[in-house]
Amino acid sequence: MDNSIIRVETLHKSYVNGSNALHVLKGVDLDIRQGEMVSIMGSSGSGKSTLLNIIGILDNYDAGAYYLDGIKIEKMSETRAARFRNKYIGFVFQSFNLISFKNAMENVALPLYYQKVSRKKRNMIALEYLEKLGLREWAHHLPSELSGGQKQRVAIARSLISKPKVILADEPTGALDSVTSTEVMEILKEVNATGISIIIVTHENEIAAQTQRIIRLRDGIIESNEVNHNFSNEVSAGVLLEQR
Ligand SMILES: Nc1ncnc2c1ncn2[C@@H]1O[C@H](COP(=O)(O)OP(=O)(O)OP(=O)(O)O)[C@@H](O)[C@H]1O
Repeated sequence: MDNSIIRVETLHKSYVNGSNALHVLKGVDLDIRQGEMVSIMGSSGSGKSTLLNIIGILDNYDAGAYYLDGIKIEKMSETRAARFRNKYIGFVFQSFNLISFKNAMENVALPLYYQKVSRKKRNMIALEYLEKLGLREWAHHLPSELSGGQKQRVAIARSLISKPKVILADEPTGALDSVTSTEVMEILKEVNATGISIIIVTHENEIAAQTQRIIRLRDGIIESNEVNHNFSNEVSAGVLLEQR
């Protein structure tokens, strides 16, 4: 028994456009343990988002294998994929992906709507998560009334509400200034300290330097996979930790 939450074996993925096929992932092997905080780097077009989409069961692969918590993930119906995503995975995106006409509380509560939790209960739980993220007083504000950092905190609260085992973050600080980026990274480290695995796709060395392992993709294969001995997820606030 190992404690891999994500295991990817000789993964291949091509995009086919008419008679052209673009071979993007060319045999990727990756093993991420429960509780690890990992970054994936690589130049534009190296296949980072493609890999993250497959791990997030947002896309299929062509060959190889992917195991999520020991379960082989293969081509499946959208309903089944959604069930897996709901159970295991939280998503955080560069562009926040909040629904513009729903307030912060409703955005955070959304995953529970899909789990058929009553409105009253899901709003109550959403408020607890907003409280943990320091945003309780912003619960009834629309995304357009929030700063970039606040929007990303709402997105993180939304990603946490279904108690995922893994958070997939695609350039989570890409749209933020450096002070706000630091804040968001502190929160992600705090989330990681509760035992949730985090995979961050980033172009920024300073972001990758704050993760436990740095994986570099190049032309669809893993070029390097280094442990960062300076990694620490011990953060000062400890709000999320206290709640567990
Ligand atoms: N749905 C798609 N259909 C066709 N080609 C695609 C599709 N998605 C991605 N690609 C192509 O696959 C290659 C890898 O894209 P991917 O988005 O995985 O790279 P990336 O490393 O995440 O790049 P970036 O850092 O710019 O986001 C690129 O050449 C891209 O144009």
